[in-house]
Amino acid sequence: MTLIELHIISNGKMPLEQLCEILTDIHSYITAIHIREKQKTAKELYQAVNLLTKVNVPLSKIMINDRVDVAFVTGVAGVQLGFHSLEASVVKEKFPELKVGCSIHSYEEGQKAKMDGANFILYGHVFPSKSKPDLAPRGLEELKKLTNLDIPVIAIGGITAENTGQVMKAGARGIAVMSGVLEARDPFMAVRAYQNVLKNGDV
Ligand SMILES: Cc1nc(C(=O)O)sc1CCOP(=O)(O)O
Repeated sequence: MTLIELHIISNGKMPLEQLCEILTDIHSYITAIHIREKQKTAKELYQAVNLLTKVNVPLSKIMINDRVDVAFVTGVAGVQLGFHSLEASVVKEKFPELKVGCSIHSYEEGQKAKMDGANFILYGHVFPSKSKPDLAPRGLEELKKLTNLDIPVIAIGGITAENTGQVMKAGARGIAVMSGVLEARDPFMAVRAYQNVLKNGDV
C-alpha cells in the first residue's frame, strides 16, 4: 500500500517556540514538516531543527527548504528545492542520502524534476492561496497530467479539508498545507480533519 502523505509547511512568521508547540501535538499524524523560513540564517535554521527534535519530532520527518548545507549538517530527511535552489541532479549526486523534493509549477518542470532524480514534486498552487495573492491558481488539470509521470505528486496551495478529496481523486500522493493547519484555531483538530479525508475520502 502506498502511504498517503500530509506535509506541513512553516510560514516564516510564527515564532519557532509556537511552531514547536503545534508540532508536539501533531507530528505523529503528519508525514513531514518543511522548515521554510526564508529570512533565517543557516545558524537559526540549525537551531530550529534542534528545537524540533527537543519536542520529539523525528529527523526523518523534517525537510529544510532550499538550504542543502543545513539539511546535510543536521541530518534531516531532506531538502525542498525551488527554482532558485541548487539543481536536484547536483544535490542527488553530492548528497545521495538526502531526500529531494522539487517545487514545480508546470508539467515541464515536473518532467525535469523526475529526470533529475527528485524523490517527489510539490505542485501548486492548486487553489487560491493567501500566500500567492497575485497569481491565478493552477487548478487540477495539470495536476492530473503530472500524476502520470511516475513520481509522487504532492499538491500545495489553498488545500482545505473540503477540497482535499478532489486533489486525491486527481491522483496526488498527498497534500502540503500551511495556513490550513498553522493558522487554524485548533491545529490538532485541523490535522485530524485532513487525515480523515486522506484516509476515508470524505470530510
Ligand atoms: C509554500 C507554497 N508554495 C506554493 C507553490 O505553489 O509552490 S503555494 C505555497 C503556500 C501554501 O500555503 P497555504 O496552504 O496556506 O495555501
